[in-house]
Amino acid sequence: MAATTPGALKPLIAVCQVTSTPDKEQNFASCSRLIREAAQRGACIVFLPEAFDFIGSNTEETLSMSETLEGEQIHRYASLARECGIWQSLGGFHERGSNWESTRRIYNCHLLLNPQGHLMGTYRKTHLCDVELEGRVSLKERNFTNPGLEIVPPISTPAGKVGLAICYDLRFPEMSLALTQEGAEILTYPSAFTVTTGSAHWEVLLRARAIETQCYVVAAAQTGKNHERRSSYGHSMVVDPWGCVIAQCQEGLGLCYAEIDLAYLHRVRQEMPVAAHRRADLYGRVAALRNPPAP
Ligand SMILES: O=C(O)CNC(=O)[C@H](CS)NC(=O)CCC(=O)C(=O)O
Repeated sequence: MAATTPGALKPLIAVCQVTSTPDKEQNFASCSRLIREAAQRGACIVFLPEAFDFIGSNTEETLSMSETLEGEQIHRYASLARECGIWQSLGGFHERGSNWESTRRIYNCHLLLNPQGHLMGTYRKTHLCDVELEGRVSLKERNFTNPGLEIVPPISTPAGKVGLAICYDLRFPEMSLALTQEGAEILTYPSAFTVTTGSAHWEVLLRARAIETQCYVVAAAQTGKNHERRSSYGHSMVVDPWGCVIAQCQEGLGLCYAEIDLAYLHRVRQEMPVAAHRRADLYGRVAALRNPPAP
């Protein structure tokens, strides 16, 4: 097993941090520059944040700029994959699904492309972010997004088995446990966290998910001013299965890199086998909790 051979080359991953605006051309220029840089540096997979394609300044603009998976945007990323020979996690594409005509809402879709530009996985965000913190944060994702219907099984990549999630999903440990039970070694949370919630919760949540699941956690993030009324927290990072932050982006646009050491992951799991210690016989009532009635 290559992963356990001492001194074996460990796969390098790259995490992108960008400031998407309503300008799709400019966003593609920024992302493609970072992807090329990651490939040149030898990364086998590059992770882009939620809304890497654009952040609209209002609902109408967001809907009008959305595309299908067969559209121009994804074609360009598929060509880039072939040109650079790199895997891409495109974490949160504004997707017009097959029900666009009837719903006039989109999906927040996380795509995984292989170096041939083939779509190896799609996950549509299941936990939508509808949050109102008076005077500070107002997000109404449900106004323009349909919730995804399922969690998808982790996908094999040269860095390990990748479990797909998006941003606000990070707050639901049930999902990270489900993905881990399905074999995930790397959990991905491409995000566009607000500054208010990010400064309070971001790193704590990412490290908690890594410690609980004993997975690598990869979180590419939006940073800076996306438009007049929206700023993002940044702090893209990689956390190892022991909960240690092993890479983090600086302020502004950029990349950070980490080596994935699956032998280390298996050692952590072997030495502290929390998965085997789980008391599934006790959690039934909690796991089966329904949404409480509205106040
Ligand atoms: O709207 C788009 O174009 C892209 N999507 C987003 O920015 C999403 C939904 S509004 N943002 C979040 O989920 C922030 C979560 C967050 O900040 C938290 O959980 O604290």
